[in-house]
Amino acid sequence: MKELQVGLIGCGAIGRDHAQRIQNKLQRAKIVAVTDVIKESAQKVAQLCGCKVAETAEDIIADPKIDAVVVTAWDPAHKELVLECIKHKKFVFCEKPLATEAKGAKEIIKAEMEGGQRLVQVGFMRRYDKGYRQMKELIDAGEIGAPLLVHSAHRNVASGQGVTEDFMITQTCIHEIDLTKWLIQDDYDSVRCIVGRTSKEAPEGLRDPQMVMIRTKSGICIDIEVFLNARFGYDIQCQVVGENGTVNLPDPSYPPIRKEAFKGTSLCMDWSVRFIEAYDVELQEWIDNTLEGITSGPNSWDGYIAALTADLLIQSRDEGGTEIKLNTPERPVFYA
Ligand SMILES: NC(=O)C1=CN([C@@H]2O[C@H](COP(=O)(O)OP(=O)(O)OC[C@H]3O[C@@H](n4cnc5c(N)ncnc54)[C@H](O)[C@@H]3O)[C@@H](O)[C@H]2O)C=CC1
Ligand SMILES: O=C1[C@H](O)[C@H](O)[C@@H](O)[C@H](O)[C@H]1O
Repeated sequence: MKELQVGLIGCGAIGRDHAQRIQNKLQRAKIVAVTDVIKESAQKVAQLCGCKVAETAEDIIADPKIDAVVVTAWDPAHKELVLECIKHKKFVFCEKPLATEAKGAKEIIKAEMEGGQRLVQVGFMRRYDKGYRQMKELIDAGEIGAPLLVHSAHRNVASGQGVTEDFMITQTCIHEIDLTKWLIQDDYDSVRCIVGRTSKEAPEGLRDPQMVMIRTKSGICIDIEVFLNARFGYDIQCQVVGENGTVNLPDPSYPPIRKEAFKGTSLCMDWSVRFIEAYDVELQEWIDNTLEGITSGPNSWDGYIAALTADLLIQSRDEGGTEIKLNTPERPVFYA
């Protein structure tokens, strides 16, 4: 059975996780080379995976012995790396976001369509999460009637230094921007982003939380709380309100404990734990499809629409929270 020879670019937090996941857990693929602009990071992951360190990303992408590429570099590097993969006709799994702005994603779409073959999968892994899939099944089956409202919260424990207000939308909220469209199967019509009182836990100069509101073409109203310094846990919430009822994203389950007059459960504190199965499912599907020479799952068009939505949310926030129409272009047949 052929084994997919994978090169990985970006050996930070998720690059290390994905490299080990592919090497030690998933089937029919192996990591043969890794690289990072910080050589020590690449060396650490190469040691963990028993593979070589490539000098540059180009060395990985141009290597004829490498079938496919995983991009886990930081957001601003995604566009150029994906374009290079398309130039070399290499299948590529690019962690979200596809690009930090819509114009970058459009360049990718242009290159992919000119090349005549879909090569890109975007790492919107919430679509592979069991809880979200259970929600979608119930909604699609009409269990709660027509969706009317969606309430979401994306809460991190701490943002760390260097995170910007734009990153809160393009890197963090981008999950809900992609996921919600997929969950309720409706396109976006207009967007708003407002900021109110900032938590004292936020770093100086970062207005946190931010509040996103999106109205869909059929009038469904979506609100998304993006709160990077929630402190109490890594807390992802989603509730869809329909005409006949509601459905919630199940919380991860931990055993309830009772001690010293206390009863309760612990909370998840980290994204890598909260969605560990979803990462496995999305990457195994990517491996299987790539071995067949096909792509499925979130593609460059999904990455573009998410980036376009994020651009307009940032514009709305910077204009004081105005409602901005999102004239979503028709999805090309190439990306059907
Ligand atoms: N799907 C998900 O739930 C998650 C996705 N991510 C995404 O994964 C990417 C990486 O995130 P983290 O691992 O948290 O960041 P990180 O900062 O820990 O790692 C990024 C690594 O990429 C390297 N790098 C940056 N530019 C590069 C280039 N041009 N060539 C080679 N290496 C380069 C950096 O030196 C760093 O080691 C981001 O795009 C982020 O949005 C991150 C966490 C979770
Ligand atoms: O993709 C991710 C993670 O899934 C976290 O939820 C976010 O908070 C983080 O910013 C982002 O990189």
